Amino acid sequence: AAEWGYSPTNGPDVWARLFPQAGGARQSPVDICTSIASSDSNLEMKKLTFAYESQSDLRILNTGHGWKVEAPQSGSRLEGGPLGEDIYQLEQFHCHWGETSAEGSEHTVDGRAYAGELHLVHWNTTKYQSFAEAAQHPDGLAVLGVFFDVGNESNDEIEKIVSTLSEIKFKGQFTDIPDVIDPTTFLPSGLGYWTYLGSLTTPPCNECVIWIVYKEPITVTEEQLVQFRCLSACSGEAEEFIVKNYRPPQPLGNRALRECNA
Ligand SMILES: CN[C@@H]1CN(c2cccc(OC)c2)S(=O)(=O)c2sc(S(N)(=O)=O)cc21
Ligand SMILES: [Zn+2]
Repeated sequence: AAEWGYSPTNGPDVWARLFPQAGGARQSPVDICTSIASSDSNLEMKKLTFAYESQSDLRILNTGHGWKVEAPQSGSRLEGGPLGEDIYQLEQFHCHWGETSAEGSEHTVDGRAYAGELHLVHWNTTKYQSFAEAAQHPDGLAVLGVFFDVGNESNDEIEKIVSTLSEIKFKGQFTDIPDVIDPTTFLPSGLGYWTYLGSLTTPPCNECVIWIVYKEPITVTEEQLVQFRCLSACSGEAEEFIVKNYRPPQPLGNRALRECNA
């Protein structure tokens, strides 16, 4: 099948031709309209809790659509909040960015885009036997979204990612991150979030994701984002830089958008 991407000929506007789910009624991302977010009291009751391990030698790869760190963590647990009684386990994390820092996030807040967005992808190990199986069910995945704001302090954890990007310049290349990575350090200090039922934001756009988007952004530097944009979407010498890899907001429709101010 023709390779999907983010250009006018293979981007979000034409994904539904190749991937029918992309035209569904519970697609992601969405614009988070803060005035309609209902602060759902029982979300406060069932506090969202997470426990991650620190891991070294995690594999990072250039997928052609960005970088992705494979972090299958059988010891990790994400539970509570909107996740009912099920336990979700970290599988991978990656991020989305734009050509300039004026754009780049997938979710927007009252129409405002951030400079990028980190996604920590988890799957429901209570109900399903594998990630691939979980991705076929409406409650199969839980993705934590964290916005990037551009500031003067570089983010040390992101720097561990940036320092490997020169080794995975081309699509298909991968390397191991020598540093110890603790996914907890990617999370903001304020743990308030919005949550709604949505989808993968890339093809095949499966409608299998419980989204949890943190309200507070983390800070990265312009230089760190510049390094992301130096990744190549091609495997060969041709240089087509991955300068943008975000899907624009999709209709929320009649979905509930709930918030929890932790
Ligand atoms: C290409 N899609 C990414 C990789 N994955 C993938 C790859 C192959 C098949 C597949 O079918 C389910 C999923 S994934 O499920 O880890 C995710 S999650 C996600 S996001 N932006 O919504 O957080 C993007 C991708
Ligand atoms: Zn993503």
